[in-house]
Amino acid sequence: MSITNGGDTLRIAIPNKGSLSQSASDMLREAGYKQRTDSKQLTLTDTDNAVEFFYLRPRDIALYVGEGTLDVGITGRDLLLDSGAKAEEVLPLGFGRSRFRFAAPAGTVRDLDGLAGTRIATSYDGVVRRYLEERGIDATVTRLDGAVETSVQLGVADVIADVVETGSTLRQAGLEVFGETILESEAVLVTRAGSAVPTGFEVFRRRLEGVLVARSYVMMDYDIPVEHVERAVALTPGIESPTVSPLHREGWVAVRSMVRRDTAHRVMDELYDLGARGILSTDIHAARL
Ligand SMILES: Nc1ncnc2c1ncn2[C@@H]1O[C@H](COP(=O)(O)OP(=O)(O)OP(=O)(O)O)[C@@H](O)[C@H]1O
Ligand SMILES: O=P(O)(O)OC[C@H]1O[C@H](OP(=O)(O)OP(=O)(O)O)[C@H](O)[C@@H]1O
Ligand SMILES: [Mg+2]
Repeated sequence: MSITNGGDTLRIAIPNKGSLSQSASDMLREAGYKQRTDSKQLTLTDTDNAVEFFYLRPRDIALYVGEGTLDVGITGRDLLLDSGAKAEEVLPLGFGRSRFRFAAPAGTVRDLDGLAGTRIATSYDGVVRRYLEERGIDATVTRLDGAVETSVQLGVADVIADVVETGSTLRQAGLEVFGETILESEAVLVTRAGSAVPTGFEVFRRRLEGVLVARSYVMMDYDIPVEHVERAVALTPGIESPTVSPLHREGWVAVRSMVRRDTAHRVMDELYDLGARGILSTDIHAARL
């Protein structure tokens, strides 16, 4: 890939509004980057970190990155796939999770076989057309910008294909999902497909990975009689290997290890049962693995 910005500044596209915008900014702030304070601001240069942020519609982000105009972007996996842009997912970011599903009024269309000949409304026509094509289903796809659920009630479509998070919008519209989940989406980091790594990208990626680790792990410390240490470290193997340090108290050691946050309380209970004491779990603020 040619360096399009002619310098060493990494040019990053991030959502300016919508479901992903706030979480993307929060994550970048946690990774040590400057973020805008005014939601109308279009760009922001963080000179200390040699990056420049462009606040764009999430739907357009894969296109800018695919064209090489911008080096890297944060968008939804569903939007990336829908765009058909030459951009590729390099890191899932763990927020903005949703499922993309077909739905219809209760008791009308119940499965994929029932889709043939229907009118399907969606904002993701690229994803839907490909899905139908791969399965040889012949249906009419209409692209709408939003509020897709209402199109059925208004007689514009028989079926919708849309983002489902809690399912409350579907319920309100009297629609029920059917068929398998078309795709599972979340916010993802994208770069231009098949291109050389842009200057500064590895640092940027490592910082975001650091945030993911800090969010999903805690640091656990405990003291344990030396005869139980093998069983204890089997419970807390950490990412590399736990640190085991001598204690002044004869026959005891101190152990420090990273533990997945969602298992931390269960692990603490099990460590206690093994004879560990002084078991502490603390948040990790930043990490580079
Ligand atoms: N509840 C949700 N509604 C819509 N999109 C969601 C939701 N949860 C996660 N997402 C993800 O957000 C992205 C959609 O971005 P978009 O900017 O269209 O959000 P939006 O909330 O629909 O905003 P807007 O409707 O104002 O354009 C997709 O990747 C989608 O999977
Ligand atoms: O399952 P739920 O939690 O109800 O969320 C899903 C709904 O949220 C989004 O709509 P949005 O508010 O973005 O409006 P839009 O359709 O105009 O984009 C999406 O398009 C669904 O309609
Ligand atoms: Mg929307």
